[in-house]
Amino acid sequence: MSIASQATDRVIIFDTTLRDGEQSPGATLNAEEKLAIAHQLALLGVDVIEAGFAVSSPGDFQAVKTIAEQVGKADGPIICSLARATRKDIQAAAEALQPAAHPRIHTMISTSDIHLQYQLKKSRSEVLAIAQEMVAYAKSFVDDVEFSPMDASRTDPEFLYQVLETAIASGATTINIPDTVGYCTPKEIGILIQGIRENVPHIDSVILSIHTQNDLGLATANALAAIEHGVRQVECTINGIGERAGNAALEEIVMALQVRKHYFNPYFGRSVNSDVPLTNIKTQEIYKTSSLVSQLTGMLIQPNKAIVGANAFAHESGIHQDGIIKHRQTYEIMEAASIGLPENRIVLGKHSGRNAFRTRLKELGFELSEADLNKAFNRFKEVADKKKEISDWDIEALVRDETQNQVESGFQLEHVQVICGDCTCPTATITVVTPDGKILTDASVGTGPVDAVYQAINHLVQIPNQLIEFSVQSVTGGIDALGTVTIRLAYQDRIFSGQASDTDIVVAAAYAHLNALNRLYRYLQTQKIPAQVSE
Ligand SMILES: CC(=O)SCCNC(=O)CCNC(=O)[C@H](O)C(C)(C)COP(=O)(O)OP(=O)(O)OC[C@H]1O[C@@H](n2cnc3c(N)ncnc32)[C@H](O)[C@@H]1OP(=O)(O)O
Ligand SMILES: CC(C)C(=O)C(=O)O
Ligand SMILES: [Mg+2]
Repeated sequence: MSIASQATDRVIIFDTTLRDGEQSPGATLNAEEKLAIAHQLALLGVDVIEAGFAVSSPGDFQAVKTIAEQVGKADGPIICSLARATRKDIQAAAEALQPAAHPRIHTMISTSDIHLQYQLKKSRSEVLAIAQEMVAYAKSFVDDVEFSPMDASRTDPEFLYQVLETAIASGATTINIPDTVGYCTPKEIGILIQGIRENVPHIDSVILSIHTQNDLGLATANALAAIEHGVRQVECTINGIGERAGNAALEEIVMALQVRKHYFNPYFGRSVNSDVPLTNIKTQEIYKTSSLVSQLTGMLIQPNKAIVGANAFAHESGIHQDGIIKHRQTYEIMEAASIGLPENRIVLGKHSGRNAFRTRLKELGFELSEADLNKAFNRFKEVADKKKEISDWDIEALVRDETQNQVESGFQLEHVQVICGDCTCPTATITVVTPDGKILTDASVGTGPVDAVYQAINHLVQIPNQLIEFSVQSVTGGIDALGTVTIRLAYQDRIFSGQASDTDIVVAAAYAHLNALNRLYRYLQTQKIPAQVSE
């Protein structure tokens, strides 16, 4: 059964974290990281995973193929690849998607005059012919074909209707309307969708989809407005990452549909009070997915980010706290538990044992192997010696450090020591173990302690790189808080990120730098470029 005939009584969640999300400057993911995110997206319950743009690089082709093989099972989500409206792109998408039980080719071509004139240098009639031919070509490989008229919101409506009619006649099963440059307001999106529904023959035989960008901060509002006007698929990303200012955030769309279901129900022909969810998303997996994506892309989440920001469920002011204590709903429209953040029932500290630690991890959604659990527990005890109370945020940072942040092969940090002060030249002494087991030590001076650490590690590891971003985020409040350091390094035209947490931010910086360098080291290995190690 095609998806068009399945699901118009709910919203199909099309996740494009691994395609548009990965277009966020600096958020490049390798195939292994993409696979880890795809597995988590499947657990989250997304209907479609846009796994990449197969033709764009051999690495992305492989990532789409591996996700198709390992996540695109019969009972799993649809796996999709983007393709320009060219034979080469469509062939690459079809080949990479071959192992998927439910493959989808998403082909697109610009339709606005500004894109036609300056980018494609083609006439309207040429674009119309290309759309017709390429949708039919995609259809020769798979049943499920999505078509996007790029820059739809700035396209002459009459021409847009014509292109969409042609795409449907050629076999498209989903028609996606992109507000490519994030230009529309919610009211305009409503008018655009209504116009399409009223003027495109057979539009009701396909799934109508919306793709919003966040240039004016309106991506979520625009997507919700489109839903009110009959759209039944939303394209979105975890944490709203994506090209420029990003895309509509999955967690915002899903929680808006969940928390305000009584408002949205009538748009789905349901009775106002129906409690049947409007998406298939397991909302309790949202927080974990958000953390994983932030971790692997190196894109930090702003504390006041809706749904998943550190402050989203925090109450600071007395009047609010008083209200919450008396009756939670005075200042909360949803519970932290609904996105997978449990209430803090057991206080963990230096006297806690493995059982309490394991139980808390389970509640936070982490299932660790015995070996990973032991590593994380040892780190927990070290931190508990320095910090009075360990919060869920601390535990999560530690576990991510011990499991997701560690790049298996590469250099290991053995020792870091820093001397600094107002009358001293900041000096770092670093010891690392090389991939082939040599123990190397070096000392360097820098403009500050972090710079000294950076110089000393670079001197030992000898991999050319440029530090383009260094940021520190406090995991919780207080003087004894864990700090998470994010580092981004550039090597030629590629960017590699690393993250680490510690109560000492200089130590966290050393680990984060080495984690980023290890990603770069592995990349050099795949390119067969030798890394020189100082003797
Ligand atoms: C709105 C969006 O998010 S669209 C998706 C954007 N994502 C990306 O671009 C990421 C991946 N992209 C890439 O890796 C590369 O751009 C590639 C592999 C796709 C193409 O690389 P190149 O062949 O070197 O082309 P380049 O990127 O310089 O220019 C794009 C070309 O595609 C053409 N093009 C753009 N969109 C389309 C389309 N939908 N259908 C057909 N051709 C298109 C452009 O006109 C240009 O052609 P030209 O070189 O004849 O002028
Ligand atoms: C490829 C399309 C859907 C896109 O990302 C956009 O137009 O923003
Ligand atoms: Mg986009």
